[in-house]
Amino acid sequence: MGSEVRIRLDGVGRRYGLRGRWVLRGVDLEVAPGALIRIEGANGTGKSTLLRLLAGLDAPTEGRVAGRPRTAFVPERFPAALPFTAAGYLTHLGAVHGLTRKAAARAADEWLERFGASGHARTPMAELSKGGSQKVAVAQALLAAPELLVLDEAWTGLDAAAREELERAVAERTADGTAAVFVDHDPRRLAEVTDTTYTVVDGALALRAAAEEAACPGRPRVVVEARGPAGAEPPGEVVRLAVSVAEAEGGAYRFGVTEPRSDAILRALLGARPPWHVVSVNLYEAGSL
Ligand SMILES: Nc1ncnc2c1ncn2[C@@H]1O[C@H](COP(=O)(O)OP(=O)(O)OP(=O)(O)O)[C@@H](O)[C@H]1O
Repeated sequence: MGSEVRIRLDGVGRRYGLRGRWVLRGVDLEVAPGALIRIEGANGTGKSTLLRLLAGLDAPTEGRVAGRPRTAFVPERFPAALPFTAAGYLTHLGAVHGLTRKAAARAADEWLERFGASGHARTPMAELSKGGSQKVAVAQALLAAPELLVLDEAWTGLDAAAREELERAVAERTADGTAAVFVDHDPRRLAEVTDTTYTVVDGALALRAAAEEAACPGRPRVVVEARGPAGAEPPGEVVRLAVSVAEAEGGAYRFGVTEPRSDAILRALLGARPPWHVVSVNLYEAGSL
């Protein structure tokens, strides 16, 4: 099922408007067949921008995108106001992807059933709930049997069963050679099967090594909650040391870090200019995060 077509970003930069700030700059990234890549970063750092470039829905301002595997994309917000029923839309797309109408209709039913949405098959897209239309968004991407799957917060709005099903489907596909790149606010999402995590920081991608990632679930984790000056993004050094970065209430951030690095992350927070205020430091046992 997998292909050898791999996508590569070479020195990619993107800014919006002639004098806009660079959202991304000098990004190099290669996505191999079967790779499962997580992209994380604080709000507004450019995660969706990067995913749209990977999906081919946007073009870089500078640099280039080489290779174009057959790509499917689940956007953060799916345009639900389409003149189709859920099953009609999926059947139509299946046909666009080269299936016969009969095979497309069968695939549409199968995916709707897998996501617990059979009851919505005849519902016009415009009348679907947020969760219902998200299920169709996910089904349309999987039905396309893509070589590259790009998922931007695809789990948001799905019920627990559908969230699990989507994790299963992505893990199955990547085991089968499909590459997948995803953004999700839940640090546990696909944590056990993710090959590489990149954090978008200052417009660039900071790599978190797979070995370190794999070593983390079995180890105690220190979670540092800290607050910076209003609107400030976490210092780059802190993001590089952290295993997970999540926004907390009131503009604070929660940084997960392996125990041996906890002193270094505190030093980086307190030594930032201007310094960050450390709200709390807690030790969690493996699996409790
Ligand atoms: N079409 C656009 N026109 C102008 N500015 C844009 C556009 N799309 C994104 N931006 C800006 O680019 C920056 C990065 O946005 P992007 O949506 O890629 O970030 P993100 O990391 O996905 O954010 P979030 O976590 O909030 O979804 C933001 O400052 C945003 O305002």
